[in-house]
Amino acid sequence: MLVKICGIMNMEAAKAAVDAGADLIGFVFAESRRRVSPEQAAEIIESVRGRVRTVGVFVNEEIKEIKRAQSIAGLDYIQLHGNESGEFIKELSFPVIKALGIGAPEDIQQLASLETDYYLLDSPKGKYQGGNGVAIDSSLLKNNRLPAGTFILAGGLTPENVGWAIKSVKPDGVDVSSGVETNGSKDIDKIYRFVQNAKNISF
Ligand SMILES: O=C(O)c1ccccc1NCC(=O)[C@H](O)[C@H](O)COP(=O)(O)O
Repeated sequence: MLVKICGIMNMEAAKAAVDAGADLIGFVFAESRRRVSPEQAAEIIESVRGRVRTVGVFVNEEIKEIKRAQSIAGLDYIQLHGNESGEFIKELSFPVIKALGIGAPEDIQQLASLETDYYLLDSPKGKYQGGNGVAIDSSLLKNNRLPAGTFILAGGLTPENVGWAIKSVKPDGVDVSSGVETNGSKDIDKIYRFVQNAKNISF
C-alpha cells in the first residue's frame, strides 16, 4: 500500500513521515494555508533526500512555473489538483499524479480518460481545491475502471478510518493531510499511526 503524507511544511514532519515509512511526501504550491515556496520545499527535501519520493501540488498553474518549482525543489512527481487537461499533462512531460474531486460517477470517467501515472480521487467539497479533511462518498469508488496500480484514495482519511477505507474501497495508495494534523499543524504521533495502520492491513 502506497502512503502519501501531504501538506508538509517543516523538516520535523518530513522526517517523521519518512521514519514512519511513508512512500511519498507532498508540498503544496497552490492557494492554501499549507502553501510553501519552492525554496522552503528544497530545504526540507534536502533533509530527507533519497529516502522518500517527493510531490509538488499545483492547481491550474502555468507549465513554466511548475518546471521552475520542480527544478528548485527537486520534485519526483507533479500533482495536478485543478482542471488540467490531457494535453496539459502531455506537454508537462513529467511523472504526474492527477487529482480530481469526485462527486458523481461521471467524474471518475472524466478522470480515467486522462493518461497519467497515478489518479488521486479526493472529495470535491471544501474551501480549497484539496486538503479540506472532507471524506469522499466511498460508494462512488467501488468497481472503478482505473488501470491496475494507479488508484490513490484521499479525502478525510485519518489514522482511525484508513484501515476501514482500504478494506472497503481497495485503493493502491492512500493520501492524507488534515487527518494527521492537530490544531492545523502536522502531528508526529498521528503521522506514525496513519502510516502503520495503512501499511499493516491484512485482507
Ligand atoms: O492540502 C492542501 O492544502 C491543498 C490545497 C490545494 C490543493 C490541494 C491540496 N492538497 C492536496 C492533497 O493531496 C491532500 O492531501 C488531499 O486533498 C487530502 O486532504 P485531506 O482531506 O485534508 O486529508
